[in-house]
Order: sequence, then structure tokens, then C-alpha cells
Amino acid sequence: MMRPVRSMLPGQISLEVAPIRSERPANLRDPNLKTGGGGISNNRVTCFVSQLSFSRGDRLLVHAKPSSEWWWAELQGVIGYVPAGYLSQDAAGEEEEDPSIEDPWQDEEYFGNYGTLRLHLEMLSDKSRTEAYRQVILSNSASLSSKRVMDLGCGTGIISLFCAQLARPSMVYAVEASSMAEYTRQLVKQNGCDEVVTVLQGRAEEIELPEQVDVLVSEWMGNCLLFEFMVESVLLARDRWLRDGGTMWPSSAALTLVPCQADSYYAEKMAFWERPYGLDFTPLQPLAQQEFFTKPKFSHIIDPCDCLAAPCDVISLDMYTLQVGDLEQMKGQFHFCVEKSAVFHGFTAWFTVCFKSLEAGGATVELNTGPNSGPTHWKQTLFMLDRPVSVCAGDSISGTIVLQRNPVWRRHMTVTLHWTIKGSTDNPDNAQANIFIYYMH
Ligand SMILES: N=C(N)NCC[C@H]1O[C@@H](n2cnc3c(N)ncnc32)[C@H](O)[C@@H]1O
Repeated sequence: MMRPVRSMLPGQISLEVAPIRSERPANLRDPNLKTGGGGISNNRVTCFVSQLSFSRGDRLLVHAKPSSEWWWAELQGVIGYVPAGYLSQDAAGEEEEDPSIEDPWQDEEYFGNYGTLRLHLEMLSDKSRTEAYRQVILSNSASLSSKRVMDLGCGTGIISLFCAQLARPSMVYAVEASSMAEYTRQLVKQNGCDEVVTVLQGRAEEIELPEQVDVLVSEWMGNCLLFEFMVESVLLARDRWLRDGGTMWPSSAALTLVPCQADSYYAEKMAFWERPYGLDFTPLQPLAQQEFFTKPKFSHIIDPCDCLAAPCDVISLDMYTLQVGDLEQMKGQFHFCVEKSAVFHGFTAWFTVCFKSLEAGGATVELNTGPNSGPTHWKQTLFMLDRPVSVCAGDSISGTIVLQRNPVWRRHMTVTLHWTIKGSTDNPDNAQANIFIYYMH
């Protein structure tokens, strides 16, 4: 239940506001509609809220208090940030806070999922992923001698077991927050590695290690690289347990984007409604567009020939310098030169991580989850446009991508793509500006 509070504002304060994920196309040109962000494309508007406008005496419903300064509240159906200092508890209601937001990390569900085998089987069955980590350990086996290693989010302990089997580290601290840790201990013993590998059950940011480590290795990447935001735990552990001059594996990460055609997905979700069983179901197409094309398609497999331009790295992370605060909003730019005339259905994203060698001049190991590398369980992520656009060779697609971390649900993010298309003939009629905002839940 949400708790009503009254605002004690000194008069009207007009903060920015916009309805969250407006279901109806709103006219963004409406001078009265201040938006904290969002956009319009083909009259479909999705907005996200940054701050909420309210007046003295308004009764706000508080959904969550992610910080002492800013609360997440609702006023007449609009949700947004409010300055907590302007609010007072409404004597009328002592209702409980919304319990569903007591756990903005959703750890019970998150670690509950990793306590079962399904996700671990998927990850272990991913040969590109698992062999890449094996290759890192193998190619650095000599340098790993007598090193102290932390394997953050070890799951079944596969990386720790590779360390113990292929190298001679002095100690591997295998940290796992889910109940899988109990089985990981058994696997370590079963494979005769319990002299070297110590399994610690708990969140990496909460457990205590007896010493700092020389190497922090983790397989933390989620869909679109950052989803799950496990990377925050890796940065916190780095700052607390990695010795100065220690090694981060992965050392760096990059998110890559490419404009693409997606004929079969478009046919499956949109064209289908044209003549199913000889009938005209096209009135359902706006519903299909809203249901299927307003959120990313995870586990998309893009065929290299569906790429309409050379892919472009839009976000690059240096795991030695990246800060937790940097994760709130990450921006990238892109400029694609269309290489072939085709239908532009959307953008596809994937990531690459690199593992610098412990030896100076040693080979860097790369795990690339893109269409020209071995298949992985992440596959790629497809962001469909509302409506496809025909493009010609020589056209340019330029714009920005913004990954905005959810201020309440800390494992989620919003992806905003803003781009323009310029015709190769520089025909101004071809120029169109589009913004799409996708919620990754
Ligand atoms: N996207 C991924 N690579 N997910 C791997 C997640 C694995 O790390 C574990 N894990 C995730 N975050 C943490 C954390 N902060 N501390 C310990 N284990 C974690 C999780 O239980 C699972 O076994």
C-alpha cells in the first residue's frame, strides 16, 4: 500500500513532469507538457518521468524512498521524483509503503533464479562464453602462479575450477550469493580443488575476504551488456578487495550497435495480421506495434547480411576506471553510412569484453557476442522501429543512444535511441527525426 503525504511547498514549484509511458499519443508540442525526457516517433510517445510537479497541500502517494533526498511518488496518476524535504506525513494515512519496492534490487527473485540449475546450464552450455574464460586462465597460467584470485558470482564455480586445474594460484575466493554456493562447495571438493578454492556464500559487496586479491575475475555481463547491473557489484568489490595494480577480468567492455533489417520478425509480428486465413486483421496492427515493438527483443539472432552498415561501438567501459555513478546514465553517439538499399526495421545491439594478459605484451582474449562470432546464450538484442523505413545505399543514420538506469528498480534500465536519416541525395524530405524509448524489465 502507498503512504499519502502532503506537500509543504512554498507555493507552486514547477518541476519537470511527464506521464510515465503515456499510453495515448501525447502532443509533445503541447507547451504545458514539460517532459523529463521522452520523445515521439510516428505519433507514438513514450515518456519517462524525472521529476514531479505539485502544489502546496497536494496529497502524494509515496511508492519508494530510494534516497533520503528524493522519493518516488505519485500525484493523480503521474509518477516521478519529489524532494523529500518538502513533504510531511499525512496524519490521515499510516498505510504501509509499497512492499513491492522494498527490494529495488529484487534480490529474492534474482538470486532465487540463480539457485536453480536452469540458468547455470544455459551459461555452461554456452561454449563461446565458457571457453573464452578457460582460454584466459590457460593463456595466463604461468602468471597466475601464487596469485590470489576472486571469482565474483562464481555460480557453479567453473572459472574457479579452471584456475585450480590449469594454473597454480595461491588461493581462489569463489563468491556466490545464491543457494547454488552449497553445491559449488561440493563440486570443488568433488574435483579435488578444495585446497585452492574457498567458496564464500554471500553478496560480494557484503562478504569479508581475509586478504586483498591480485585478480578479480567475473562473468557479470547481462543482456545489452548491462542488464541485471551486476557490474555494480564488480566495481564495489574492485574498490574494496583488488590490490593496487591488480587485474580486472574482463578488463574492458563495449556495446556495439548496427542498423538492420528484420524481415522475418516484422513478418511474424506485423505482416501476419494482413491476411490471416484470408481475413483482414489489419486493425490489430497498432496493437501489435505497441505490444511487440515497444520493448527490446532479447535473444535475437541477427544474420550478418541483415546489417545495413558497419557496426559501431557506442559505449566503452574501462573496468579499472569505471565508477558506480557512471552507470546511472551512459551515452553514446553513432553515425552509420548505409551500405545497401533495404528496409530499415531497427537497431541490433551486442557486446564484446576483453581480457588483457597478465604478461606484458601477452595476447588479449576477446569474447565477442556479435553476429560474426560464435553463438552465445546472450545472442543479440533487437530494437524495432514503430514502422520500417526504406533507406538507400549512401544514406546516413546518425544519432545518440542513452542507457538510463532505473532510479528505483536498480537492475533495470531504459534505452533511448534518437536518430535522423539523411538521404544520400541530401534531399531534405528524407530527413526525419525519431526518438524511441525502450524499457528493459
Ligand atoms: N549475467 C550474469 N553473468 N549473471 C551471472 C550471475 C551469477 O553471479 C551471481 N551473483 C550476481 N551478483 C552477485 C553478487 N553481488 N554477489 C555474489 N554473487 C552474485 C548470481 O547468483 C549468479 O550465480
